[in-house]
Amino acid sequence: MYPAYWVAAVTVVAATLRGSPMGQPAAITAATVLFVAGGLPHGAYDLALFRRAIALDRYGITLAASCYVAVAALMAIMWMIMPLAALILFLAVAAVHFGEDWDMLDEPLLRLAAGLAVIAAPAIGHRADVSRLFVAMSDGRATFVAQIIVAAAPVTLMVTAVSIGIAWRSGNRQWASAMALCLALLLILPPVVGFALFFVFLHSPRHLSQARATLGDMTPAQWLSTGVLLSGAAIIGWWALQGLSPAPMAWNMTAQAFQLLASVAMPHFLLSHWLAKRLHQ
Ligand SMILES: CC1=C(/C=C/C(C)=C/C=C/C(C)=C/C=O)C(C)(C)CCC1
Ligand SMILES: [Fe+2]
Repeated sequence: MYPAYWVAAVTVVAATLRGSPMGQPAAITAATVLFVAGGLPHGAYDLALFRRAIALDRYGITLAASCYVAVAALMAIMWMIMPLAALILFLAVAAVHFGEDWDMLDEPLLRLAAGLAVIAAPAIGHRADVSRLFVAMSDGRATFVAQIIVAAAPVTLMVTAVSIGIAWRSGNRQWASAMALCLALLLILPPVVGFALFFVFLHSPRHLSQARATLGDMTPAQWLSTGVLLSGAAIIGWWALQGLSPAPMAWNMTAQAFQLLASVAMPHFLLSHWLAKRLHQ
């Protein structure tokens, strides 16, 4: 499992040891492009999965797709008119959603801590960078959000160390060791690089392999075009909404990429949460 993750992790560790400037703008831009191109498509199959879960007619699927787009658009508008609330909502949803990767943990609080650890590790390892990104996505009050996460980080990470032990002993050794290394790298590497590694090589592949298994009757061409077209539509939709905004945001590519991700993450979270619950019934 996760062979690409190990290759990617070894590559960034080797690059760091060789003294490659991973915190430079070029590396951050590359990591941003990577997490958008490699991470965004994992939500592209949500509606196809939904259609599979409850047999929908044409009308039903149009309605579901409209709701999906509406929730994402509401979140995008929220970034424009109440960015602090949007940031807090985004981080809370992300912690729950990343916690769902830990399905071997029975205790919801342990899953939540493990999801939060992905945010807490870069926040405590690179306080200034994370704070600056939060402010770029929101406003000056976001430094306070970063401070709260830093304060919660030690407990979050210690609890997650215990969860890694539980995962290991329950036979999920690949996941336990992959996450142990990933959290260490999230602490050490520049935040966007560490996040890209987690998001593209650990979180997304879990969704993608589950989706591929469920949607086995899609041809490779259908599968690829769904991923490319819907991800592209999300990026274009984001740009279009930006253009309509009365007060356009300052241009910070990484901050905008996270805001786009957050916008599509809302319906993605609601749908995948619902699907996972249905599956475990
Ligand atoms: C903004 C930001 C961070 C948080 C990113 C999050 C929370 C992403 C969530 C994505 C989701 C929920 C995708 C769904 O599939 C980090 C990593 C602390 C690094 C600094 C900047
Ligand atoms: Fe996801």
